[in-house]
Amino acid sequence: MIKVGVVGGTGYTGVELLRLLCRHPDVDLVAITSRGEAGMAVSDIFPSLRHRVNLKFVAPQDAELEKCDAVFFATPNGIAMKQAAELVAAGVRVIDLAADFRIRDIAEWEKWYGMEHAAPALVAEAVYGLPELNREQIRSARVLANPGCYPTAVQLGFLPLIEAGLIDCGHLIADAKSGVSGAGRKAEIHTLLPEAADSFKAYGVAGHRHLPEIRQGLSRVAGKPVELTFVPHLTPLIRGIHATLYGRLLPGAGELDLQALYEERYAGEAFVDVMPAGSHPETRSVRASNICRIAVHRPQGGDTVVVLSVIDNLVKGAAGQAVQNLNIMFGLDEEAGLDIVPVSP
Ligand SMILES: NC(=O)C1=CN([C@@H]2O[C@H](COP(=O)(O)OP(=O)(O)OC[C@H]3O[C@@H](n4cnc5c(N)ncnc54)[C@H](OP(=O)(O)O)[C@@H]3O)[C@@H](O)[C@H]2O)C=CC1
Ligand SMILES: CC(=O)N[C@@H](CCC(=O)OP(=O)(O)O)C(=O)O
Repeated sequence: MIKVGVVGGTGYTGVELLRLLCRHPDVDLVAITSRGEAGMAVSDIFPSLRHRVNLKFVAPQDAELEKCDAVFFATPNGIAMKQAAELVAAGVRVIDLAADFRIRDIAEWEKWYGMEHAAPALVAEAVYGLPELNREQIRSARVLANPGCYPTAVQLGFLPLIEAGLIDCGHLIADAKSGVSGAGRKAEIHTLLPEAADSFKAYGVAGHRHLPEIRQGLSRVAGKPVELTFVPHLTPLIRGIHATLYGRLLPGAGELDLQALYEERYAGEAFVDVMPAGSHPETRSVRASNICRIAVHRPQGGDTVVVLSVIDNLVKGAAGQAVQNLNIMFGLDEEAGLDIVPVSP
């Protein structure tokens, strides 16, 4: 059994990790941290985990994380980077759900995240954990940068077109909507029910911190800098991301069968479902599951391609993808603990 610790077990992605890991056949949960709830039984705070997780929260400094085989950080940005080096030196493999190890250019990271990076050397060796792109490197990762939620939906949607060199990489557009759980469990005015319900708004149009992450990933695939307009929106959903992606086909590319391109690219991928031609995937169809559902369209047969990509931000956009990465890192069945039928309605 793989001994696993979770730092930040009271947050939305943390409790989602607990939901997935408590029924994982190869995982033994040994430490779950909280600063505020230390000493409390996990199932007293989260009755959904009664008879599944029989641990108490411990304070991060008392968690003996160095005794784990793997530690997930489900913490705000800037926490894992301070503790990862010590854990790695003790032979622990670190999976960070935050953004500390996602951006290779340290100056760029510091600009977007507004703090000094504490572990640049680990950024250089960290592996970006998008399995459908980086599976081989993930296997041996000591530090795993779990992708952001929007970047997962956007990159999976654009990948086949960019890998095949079919679209103009100078003018990509990602129009993405997220449920409110994307903002985390901490108290903030804009996530209060009366503020977020029955309303809909864009934010971060001038620049969102997921922009450099998406640009970095897609540029690597394209082999040249990619220009992207990324506009996130807050929707009155609890879970879910719906990304509508636009690209202009290059001359001659219109002859190709884009549906076949997508189906072939993701054939054999357990967690990417290319829907039948003409589909409109809905966030509900992936709720609580690790699946990304994608549909590719060419409206009126023109040269604009529209890709629809939906995920659950807390699962394929965070905790589920992190468990998928754990499975790959430890040579387990990639689907272990992740065989979940989406909840509907
Ligand atoms: N929500 C989402 O959809 C997604 C989130 N992410 C990323 O995952 C990370 C966690 O997000 P989310 O679960 O939403 O956040 P939450 O705000 O819901 O939870 C944060 C957790 O971190 C703990 N924590 C806060 N500060 C510290 C600290 N200094 N030391 C140790 N633990 C700390 C908190 O617990 P306590 O205060 O009890 O110690 C809490 O359990 C973030 O980096 C986020 O950006 C990534 C993809 C999607
Ligand atoms: C709705 C909402 O607020 N979403 C968050 C993004 C989700 C997130 O937690 O960001 P990471 O994936 O980088 O960790 C935001 O826009 O800041």
